[in-house]
Amino acid sequence: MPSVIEVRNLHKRYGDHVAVHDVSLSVEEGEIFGILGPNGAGKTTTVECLEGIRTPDGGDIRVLGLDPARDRAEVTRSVGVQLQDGQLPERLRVAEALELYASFYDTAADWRGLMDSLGLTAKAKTRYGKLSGGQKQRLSIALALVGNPRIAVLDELTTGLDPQARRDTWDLIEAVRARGVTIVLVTHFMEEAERLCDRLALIDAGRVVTVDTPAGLTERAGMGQRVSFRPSAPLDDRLLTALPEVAAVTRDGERITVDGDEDALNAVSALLARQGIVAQRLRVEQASLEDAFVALTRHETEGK
Ligand SMILES: Nc1ncnc2c1ncn2[C@@H]1O[C@H](COP(=O)(O)OP(=O)(O)OP(=O)(O)O)[C@@H](O)[C@H]1O
Repeated sequence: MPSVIEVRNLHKRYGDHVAVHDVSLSVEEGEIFGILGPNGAGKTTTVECLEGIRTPDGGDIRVLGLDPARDRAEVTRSVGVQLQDGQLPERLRVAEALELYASFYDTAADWRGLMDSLGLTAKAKTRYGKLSGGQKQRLSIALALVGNPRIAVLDELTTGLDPQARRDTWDLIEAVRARGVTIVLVTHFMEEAERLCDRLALIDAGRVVTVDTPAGLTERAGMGQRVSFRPSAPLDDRLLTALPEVAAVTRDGERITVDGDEDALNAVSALLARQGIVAQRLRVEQASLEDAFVALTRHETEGK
C-alpha cells in the first residue's frame, strides 16, 4: 500500500515550549489512521503541520508527495480539514456555508447529500451561531468532506456529540473510507479508536510511543485477562498462583480476583473443574485499548 503521508522527525516549538519533540509516522492510502494521546501530547500540532497551518521547526513532511508548508494551496485542495469551533461567521447559514465551501473546489461533493447524511437538512436555514454544539460539530465534518478530499483530517471528530450522533458519525466515516478516502483521526475516545482505526500512533509528550493496530497495541502493553469469582467451596490461593498463566491473586471477602495472561480464564476453569469447585458470579475482563493506553503512556513517563 503506498503511503500518502510521510512524517520524519517532526519538531515544533512554541517559543521555548517544545510541543512536538520527534514524531515520525507514515499513513497508507485508504486507511483510517488514528492519533491518540493524553492532553497536550502534541497531536493537534502534528496534524496542523500536515495541513500546512503550522510550519515545522525541524523534520520533513510529505503529503501526497507535497511539502505542506511550501505547497499549502495544493495540499488544501486534496486535504479536507475539520474546522474548530468559532472558525465560521456566526451569521452564516448551514446551507450557505456548505455551498460556499463547495464552490472552492472543482470536484466538490454533492453538498445537499452531505447535509442530509449528517442530519443537517432540517437546519439548512439556521445560522451557525444558533446551532447546538453537536450540530456545529456535524457541520464541521460536512465542510471537511465537501471538497471530495483524498485525505480527511478530523480532529476530535465526535467531541460534543450524543451517543447516537457519535455512532451515526462513525458509520459516515466508514462510508467515506469505503470510497477510498484516507482518514487521519485525532481522538480522545478509545471506543472510537478501537471501532474505526486500522492503525494508531500513540503520542505522548511530543514523541511517538508506538504505532500499531488497536489489537496489537493492547497485546503490546502485555495485558491479559482478569478473572474474578466466588468459589463454591474453599480454595487455596497457592493452587492458583502455581498456574503459569496467573500473575497475581487477590481476595475481597469471598471474591477471588486473578490477574493473568490471555489464557488465564482457561487455566483457572481447568483448575476449578479438577477441584470440583464451581465459579459463582464469574466475571472476566479483557484488557481494553484504554488499559493499554494508560499502561503505555505511564511506562513512557516513568522511563524518562
Ligand atoms: N499556539 C500555541 N502556543 C503555545 N503553546 C501551544 C500552542 N498550541 C499548543 N501549545 C502547547 O503545545 C503542547 C501540545 O499541544 P497540542 O494542542 O498539539 O496537544 P494535543 O495533544 O492536541 O492536546 P489536546 O488533546 O489537549 O488537544 C501543549 O503543551 C500546548 O499547551
